[in-house]
Amino acid sequence: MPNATDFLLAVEDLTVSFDGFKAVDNLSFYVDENELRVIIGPNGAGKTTVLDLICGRTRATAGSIRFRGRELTALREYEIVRAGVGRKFQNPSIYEDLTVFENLEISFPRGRSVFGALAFKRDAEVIERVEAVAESIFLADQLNRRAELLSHGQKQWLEIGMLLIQQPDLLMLDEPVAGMSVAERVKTAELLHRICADRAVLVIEHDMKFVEDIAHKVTVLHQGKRLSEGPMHAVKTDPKVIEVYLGH
Ligand SMILES: Nc1ncnc2c1ncn2[C@@H]1O[C@H](COP(=O)(O)OP(=O)(O)OP(=O)(O)O)[C@@H](O)[C@H]1O
Repeated sequence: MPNATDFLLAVEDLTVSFDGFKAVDNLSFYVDENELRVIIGPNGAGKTTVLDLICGRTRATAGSIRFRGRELTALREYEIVRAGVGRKFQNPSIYEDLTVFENLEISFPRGRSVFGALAFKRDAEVIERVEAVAESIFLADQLNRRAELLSHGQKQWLEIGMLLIQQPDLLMLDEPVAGMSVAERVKTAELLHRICADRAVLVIEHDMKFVEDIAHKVTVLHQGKRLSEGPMHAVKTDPKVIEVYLGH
């Protein structure tokens, strides 16, 4: 077995059972720093459950999830966020009646108490970060627009921005391009390439063209187990993968 501390994320022998049904079954995989990993597989393979386990929404029955060497399975969801793991769900959870700026601003990590000149300095820091993130998510010219007026794709980008502003070391995205136009998909691929310069990204995706565009490596799940893993060109010619997934 590889040495877990050599990786940003080491998932080992992970199992979760729901009333005896193993949705994730003795699964191991390892993600490097700055890697863009895509998890693919048929409906019900356990992909979303893997992300739920990593972010602490679902508790593992057995196995370990180490992030920078730290065990996550015992932590609560907010502790996992603070440890540097950000997660975007399939449906955007933005504040529709706030502007793009305000949505990004309220996502800025709080915590330190600030007074007087320090508060002023902090405001400048927040504005600078909001503007930088807005630029990267293609919304620099939409900062004062109410979020409800954005297109579906722009809402997805805004939610990615709300995670980026917290500067996670691992960003997890569940079907980020579902419902997007072709042009929006191209821009999202560009965005993901850019953001993995500073962090690792773990994506669940069904759109194989998009997977080819973004993945450094692909992990194929089937019945909660790892069926295949490697670069997309190798995975897509793997007879086991064609049989259970790509051939359908
Ligand atoms: N909380 C739960 N209780 C019981 N069963 C669950 C629970 N969460 C997931 N499952 C089951 O675990 C299996 C894996 O589900 P999961 O959503 O992880 O699959 P998936 O690969 O993400 O599928 P899809 O591509 O359709 O989103 C499914 O059979 C699902 O019904």
